[in-house]
Amino acid sequence: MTDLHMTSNDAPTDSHSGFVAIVGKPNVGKSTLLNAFLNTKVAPTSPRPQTTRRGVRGIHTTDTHQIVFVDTPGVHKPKDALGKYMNQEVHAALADVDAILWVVDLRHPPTDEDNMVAHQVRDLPKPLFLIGNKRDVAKYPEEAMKLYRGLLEGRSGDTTELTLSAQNDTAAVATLREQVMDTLPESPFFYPRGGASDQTREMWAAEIIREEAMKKLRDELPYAVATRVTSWTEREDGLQRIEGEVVVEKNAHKGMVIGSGGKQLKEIGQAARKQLEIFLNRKVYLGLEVIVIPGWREDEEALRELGYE
Ligand SMILES: Nc1nc2c(ncn2[C@@H]2O[C@H](COP(=O)(O)OP(=O)(O)OP(=O)(O)O)[C@@H](O)[C@H]2O)c(=O)[nH]1
Repeated sequence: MTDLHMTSNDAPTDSHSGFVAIVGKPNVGKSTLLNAFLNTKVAPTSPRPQTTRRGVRGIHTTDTHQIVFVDTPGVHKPKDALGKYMNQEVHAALADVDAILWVVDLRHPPTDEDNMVAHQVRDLPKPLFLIGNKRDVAKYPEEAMKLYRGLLEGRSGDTTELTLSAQNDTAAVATLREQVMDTLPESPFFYPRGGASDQTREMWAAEIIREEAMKKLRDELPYAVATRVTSWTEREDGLQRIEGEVVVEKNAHKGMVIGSGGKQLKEIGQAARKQLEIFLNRKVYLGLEVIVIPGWREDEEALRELGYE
């Protein structure tokens, strides 16, 4: 089933492609840097199945390279067992990317939170970029950088250092992006380039909703969920209104998808909406309903209706 919504891979044979995380404590300029990296609007085409591992925040594609910027949970000081668990999650997420960009604020010396991030990234054997941001307003950028560098002492992997202003320094951001691309492994693109796709936008959106549903329901209902988009309207104020259905096989499954008080369906909807907004580059309203089509997986007509031809 996962293959049904795959689009052809249109990357050149010698392409390089990979996942990159931007980490750092709050307010250092991670989002500003990400926005500065992304000069391309991503057309609504379907991701390849591998990309379900986590939220994609944006993609930069050239003729030969593709950087997929991904979300990682925030790093913070563990106050309790939950905090500790969250930091383990960060560690697992970072272990799964191809390169890490650690952003620090050059206006200030490192804090405990920076130390936490350093601790998370120091021993990972993958390309690391230490990015001193807000150089335009830093009084002692070199001194600050020295202190941040010190937090990585003893690291054995590749570290690239640079200082810049994510907000104003277009040339430095472009150079950094080139450097990041140079570290990516040889691999086909994870997302098709541009708009080349044989999918309709409804099929594409349905697949994103299905991926988010599968992530949330992984342990409960593997493979018994299909999705379809029933309405797609662009409002005059720019809002994209999408209505969709999550299809299950049995009445008993309906409640499992909806969750207590509708919580689970709401979470699926929110996660899918975020992805849709990134790709469509506009605000999205997503309405989801759960419906039952008994035994849809065995029913050819139902399969056709759900787009599995
Ligand atoms: N002067 C200056 N300000 C910057 C620069 N980069 C980011 N900022 C500002 O720093 C503030 C925080 O930037 P964000 O990009 O939201 O930081 P963030 O790390 O994504 O923050 P969280 O989402 O809280 O983790 C914003 O007010 C930005 O405008 C820079 O290069 N120079």
